[in-house]
Amino acid sequence: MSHQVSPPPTPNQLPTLVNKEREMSWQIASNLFVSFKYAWAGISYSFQTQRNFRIHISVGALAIALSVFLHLQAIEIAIIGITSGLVLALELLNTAIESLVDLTVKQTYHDLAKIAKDCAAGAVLVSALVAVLVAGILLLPPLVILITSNFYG
Ligand SMILES: Nc1ncnc2c1ncn2[C@@H]1O[C@H](COP(=O)(O)OP(=O)(O)OP(=O)(O)O)[C@@H](O)[C@H]1O
Repeated sequence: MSHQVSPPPTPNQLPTLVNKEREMSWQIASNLFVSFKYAWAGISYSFQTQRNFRIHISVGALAIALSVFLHLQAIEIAIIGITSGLVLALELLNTAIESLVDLTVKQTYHDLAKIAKDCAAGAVLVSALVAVLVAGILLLPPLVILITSNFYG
């Protein structure tokens, strides 16, 4: 998804903008609650704009719910939680990289922009495949036992 970007500041505006942002970043850093608020804004932005992020949240929640339902060991539930969380964290980084690339090259094609976006998307894909593999290894055996025991009485 391409992101809307505001026009770049002119050279005359730059010193004012930099000073203003430094001032703001100082205020932000002084308050932990405000930091959380901005982190939440990033998560909320990804949730609203990235379909894959919403899919990963749903699949991750389903996997954790299933692992609790199937009475997996705490360590197994933790492993599923870690792999699912990693996918979400990488999806957030993917969104950040996409935004930075769009900010840098605007609407123009660039080979390096393509590499950056493709690699970021690749990182998400690798983590998602690992998460599915791990969930499959941990969830399938008890799920098969539950289904067959119900089927054969
Ligand atoms: N400025 C650009 N220059 C070159 N290739 C680009 C550029 N912008 C996007 N692409 C190519 O188009 C693909 C999709 O880019 P886009 O910004 O639409 O990501 P996306 O489809 O939203 O990704 P995701 O599904 O992970 O959110 C990139 O992976 C890249 O190959």
